[in-house]
Amino acid sequence: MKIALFGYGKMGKMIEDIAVERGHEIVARVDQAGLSIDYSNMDVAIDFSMPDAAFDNITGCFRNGVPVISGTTGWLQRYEEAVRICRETRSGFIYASNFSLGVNIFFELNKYLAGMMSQLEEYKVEMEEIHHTQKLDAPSGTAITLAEGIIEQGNYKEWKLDEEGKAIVPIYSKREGTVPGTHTVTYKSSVDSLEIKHTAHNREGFALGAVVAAEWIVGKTGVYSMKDVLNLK
Ligand SMILES: NC(=O)C1=CN([C@@H]2O[C@H](COP(=O)(O)OP(=O)(O)OC[C@H]3O[C@@H](n4cnc5c(N)ncnc54)[C@H](OP(=O)(O)O)[C@@H]3O)[C@@H](O)[C@H]2O)C=CC1
Ligand SMILES: O=C(O)C1=N[C@H](C(=O)O)C[C@H](O)C1
Repeated sequence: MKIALFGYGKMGKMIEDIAVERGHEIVARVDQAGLSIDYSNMDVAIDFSMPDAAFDNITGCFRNGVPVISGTTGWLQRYEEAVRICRETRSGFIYASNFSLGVNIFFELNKYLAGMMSQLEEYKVEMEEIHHTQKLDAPSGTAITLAEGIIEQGNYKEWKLDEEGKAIVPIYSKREGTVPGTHTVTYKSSVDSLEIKHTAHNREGFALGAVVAAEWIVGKTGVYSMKDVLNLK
């Protein structure tokens, strides 16, 4: 498979290593806006760039018939617009705030737990995410997906950064050293706490998930999720 990398930083480089190990070829490395890009030779694009670059990278690929896997976070205010352009151009698209197998299982566990806890008024939820100090966005995309999974169970209306309230899922973001990504969801009552946690030990799980998603999307049109790729029920 011929893969184009949009974003050639920490993730782009790790994706390159894993893609090459799996027998793929990297045909483009795009790391700034405004470059002249030859889309004719790409089977699929993988975008791990920057919040203000992702939308143009993704939709540029759609308009040139290239399906996209995007893991860039912090650009989702334009997600629906990207989806519309994907459908209009009959392209293929997967966005995931987190491509690792472990976190995608954690997303499902979180929803299941939130469903049970929604019956118990004595517990109040809160979340914490810890990442490296170079991270541009807060809260993390993963924390937002987790919060949305809790909100869809009905007891909470919105998430907020560093803010508590009856119908609010508070998210506390910490930036420390080189931490690849740690997410904790905690339910507290006056008598105990119940906690689920995912700790990434490095970035390999994210990169492998993105390459597996790229292998999966080639030849398909439409908008999918990692749940489809991993066939999680
Ligand atoms: N979904 C997931 O599983 C994961 C998502 N992420 C997300 O992926 C993104 C990238 O993370 P990471 O690799 O750690 O970040 P880095 O900062 O290491 O890499 C981002 C790269 O994008 C480059 N860039 C700048 N402008 C553009 C542009 N217009 N088009 C393409 N590339 C550009 C930067 O170049 P320069 O430095 O020269 O500006 C940099 O090399 C982040 O949004 C992060 O949150 C990260 C890990 C997992
Ligand atoms: O910026 C990162 O590093 C990461 N970003 C993603 C996020 O915002 O959730 C995924 C992972 O946690 C690493």
